Formats: sequence, C-alpha cells, structure tokens
Amino acid sequence: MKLKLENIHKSFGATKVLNGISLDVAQGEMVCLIGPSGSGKSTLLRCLNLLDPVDDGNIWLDGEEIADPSLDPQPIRQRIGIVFQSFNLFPHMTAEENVMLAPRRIFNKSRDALMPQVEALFEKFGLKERMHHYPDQLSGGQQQRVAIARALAMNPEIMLFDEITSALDPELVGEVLQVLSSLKQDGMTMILATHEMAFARDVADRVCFLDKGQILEQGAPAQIFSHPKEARTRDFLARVLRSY
Ligand SMILES: Nc1ncnc2c1ncn2[C@@H]1O[C@H](COP(=O)(O)OP(=O)(O)OP(=O)(O)O)[C@@H](O)[C@H]1O
Repeated sequence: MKLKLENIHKSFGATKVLNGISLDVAQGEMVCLIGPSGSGKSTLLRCLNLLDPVDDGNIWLDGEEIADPSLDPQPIRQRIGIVFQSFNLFPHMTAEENVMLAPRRIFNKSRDALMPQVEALFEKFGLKERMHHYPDQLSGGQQQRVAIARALAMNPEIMLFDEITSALDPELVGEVLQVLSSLKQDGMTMILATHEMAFARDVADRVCFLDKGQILEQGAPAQIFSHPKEARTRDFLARVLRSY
C-alpha cells in the first residue's frame, strides 16, 4: 500500500474535525474525497502533508510511519506534493522561476540542470509559451497549471489537490482537470478534495464520501453515485447533482 491512514483524529479546540478516518491508497490510484462543506476534506489533506499535526492515529507512507511528531516533517513533505485552491504563485517571479524555486533551494540544483525537466512540464501542460510570463499575465487556469507544475518539479510520490478548480471561472476548469487526467495516466498516486462530481464519477478510481469527519462510504464511483447505501450520501449527491 502506498499510503495507509489508520484511525486519524483531529480537533480544533472543541471542534472535532476528523473522527477516526482510515483509508488505504494504492500506488497509482486516484481517490476523490467528496462531501459537504466543513466535512473535513481540507483538514485531512493538510494532515497528510503534515501541515497540521494529527491528534491521534497513524499515517504510513510506503510502510513508514510519518505522523510521528518526533520526526522532521520536511523530508517527508517533499515526497507529498500539495496544491491548493488559491494558486499562491509569487507575483514578482515568472512562471519558470516559481516552478524552479523549491528544487533550486532544496536540492541545490542550478537553473541549467533543472531546465530540461521544467521545460518538459511546461510543454506537457501546454504552457511552453508562458514560461517567462508573470502570474498576472496568466489566466487563472494557467496559474493553477503552473502551481501543479511547481509541485511536480519536486518529484513527489503522491499528489494532494485541495479543491483546485473552485476559484476558477467555469470555462477554465476543464483545462485543469485535463492535467489531472494526464497525471493519472502517468500513474501518479493522487488524492483530491473536489466538488467536481462529474470528474469524480468519470475519472476517479475510488470515491470517499466524508461527513462530519468520518468516511461514510467509499468505493468505485459507479457504485457510490448509482447505489449509495447511506442516506446522508444519497441526500448529498441528490443535492449536488441537481445543481448541474
Ligand atoms: N485552523 C483551523 N482552526 C479552527 N477550525 C478549523 C481550522 N481548519 C478547519 N477548521 C474547521 O474544521 C471544519 C472542517 O473544515 P475543512 O476545511 O477541513 O472542511 P472541508 O470539507 O474541506 O470544507 P470545504 O468543502 O468548505 O472546503 C470546519 O468546521 C472548519 O471551520
């Protein structure tokens, strides 16, 4: 198993946000987390990336326990890329400089040494002509694709995506989802929190329905979307699918 979560608990003050999450993610699998606002999707991804410490439970990456607070989180974080809804690109740097920043600093590599990989990423994401543009010269969809390239430039083993299309104009969503589909074809292990139900249904290997910090149901998208067992899952899907 690439990633294994065992009975994860997390509270903020008196608010219990994750209430016993257990989840196995296989190498190359795409898992979509769906669920109502406030169900704990973002918190789960932040805990997986060690941005927030868990209160209790275990996270295993390739059989190695990573949620141990006595470990230095930095080397583990490098193995797990995360992209957020807000692109957070540095405005005073070009797209290329944004993508090169972390690998240059952390791996101490020169621009020349990194250039073939970075050029290949821009090419793959249809951004070759935009490498030397600044973020404010790029559309939201282009900025988000640069943000994904920036995470990939660290050669992560797993990618986490937290509602990465939620801030985009509807016509720009497709180009970003296309990037996710191509990463899946490349065999990247991915966990996505998303409200893109059609994408989850058509592309994910597995869908996990979160509610009140618990996984109520999980399974193949066809099973969850067509035959949800839990009433709460059914209600949620009925509401969101009606809005399409
Ligand atoms: N740093 C924090 N401090 C206090 N409460 C927090 C913090 N982060 C999240 N929460 C609370 O945890 C709960 C779950 O939030 P989370 O963002 O994980 O949900 P979500 O499922 O990702 O929601 P959405 O779909 O709206 O992004 C919410 O009640 C939220 O207010």
